[in-house]
Amino acid sequence: MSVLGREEILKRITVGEIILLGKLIEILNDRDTPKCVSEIKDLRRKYLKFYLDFQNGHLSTWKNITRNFKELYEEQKRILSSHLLVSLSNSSEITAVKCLSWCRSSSVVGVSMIGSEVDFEKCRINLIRSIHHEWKCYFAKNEGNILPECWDDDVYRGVKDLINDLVKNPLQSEFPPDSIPSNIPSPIFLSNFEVDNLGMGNYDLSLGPEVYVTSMSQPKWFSSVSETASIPPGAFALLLTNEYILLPPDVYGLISLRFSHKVKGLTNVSGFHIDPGYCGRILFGVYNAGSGDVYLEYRKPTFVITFMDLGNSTSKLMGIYTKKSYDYIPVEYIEKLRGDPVSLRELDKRVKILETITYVILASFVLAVLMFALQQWK
Ligand SMILES: Nc1ccn([C@H]2C[C@H](O)[C@@H](COP(=O)(O)OP(=O)(O)OP(=O)(O)O)O2)c(=O)n1
Repeated sequence: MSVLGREEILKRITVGEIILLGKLIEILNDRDTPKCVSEIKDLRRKYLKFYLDFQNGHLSTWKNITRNFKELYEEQKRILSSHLLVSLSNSSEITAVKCLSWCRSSSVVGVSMIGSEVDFEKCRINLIRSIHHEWKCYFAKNEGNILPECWDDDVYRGVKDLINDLVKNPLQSEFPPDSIPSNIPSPIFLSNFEVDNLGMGNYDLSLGPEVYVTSMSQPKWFSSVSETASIPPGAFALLLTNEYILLPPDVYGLISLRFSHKVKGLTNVSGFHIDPGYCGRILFGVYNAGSGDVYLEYRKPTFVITFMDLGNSTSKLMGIYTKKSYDYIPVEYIEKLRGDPVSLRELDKRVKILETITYVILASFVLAVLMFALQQWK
């Protein structure tokens, strides 16, 4: 098991983006939408070229790599958003209308963004979910009847097929065979990806659209980027990531809070790992053990994830996680947690008040006894 470095993470994210574009092309082709498809195919070709250059070491510096990736990602945003937005103003543009209605048909909850960004990220989340759905069906179908010697072929076929169909085949049809790497890593899917949030061996995840602090009666939904939520001392809070994540079977995630929040007294009490195959937002339970309010800002890097490459064959026995995942904060968690904060500081204050009351009563009692004794003596 080894930690994925930033280059390896970005390569896997790139493979993920290529797969997402391939899926979109498949869906739009089904719907007979050639104009939209030709632009997206063109973009995919640029992503494939970027992947080859990156993998073959032709992009010399990290700055160069990230600049190239950012340009592609921005272009992707622009192309998809413009197709989606055109449909709003031009109803005769059947391509965009279909594209938009498909993207909007989802039940993605908790996306609190504006205009084109909503459609762009919704579209990506939908695609990520459809891939996850395929994997789940694949693994469910194969569960229980896989021979140990077939792990590699069977358990991984769902992912391998995806890589072969949507990455290797387009690479082979567009680029010289000797430039194509023999081993393409499995993809990491992340919505709202920001290349600047990549660390040397981790990725900073941002605060999502919904926050629940135990002192509140209802969860808070952010509506604009600069909004904050405060967690008072002694309060417990549930926080969601802005990113929607899907991990492949050979990648395991370790999650934590960023040090800049920990140092204020915020502690992560909700568990520390993301299973291969997990698909959703990540839900954090945190406790403010510090002495002051901790402020968290919507869509600002708040958490951190480290990706572990499971790599070897024994780890492949793990399969993928197929149980619950989070789109929003579950109501039952809110009901269980609601209540007043109990902080050490608050308790200290209350003990001090009790001490003062006790001293006053004691002093009054001693004074009364003294006065009584004085009267008797007279
Ligand atoms: N802070 C966390 C910890 C975990 N998870 C997600 C990712 C994990 O892959 C999944 C399951 O984690 P656990 O196995 O620790 O959780 P449970 O044991 O409660 O769930 P299950 O019974 O589904 O395994 O939940 C999350 O969103 N936020």
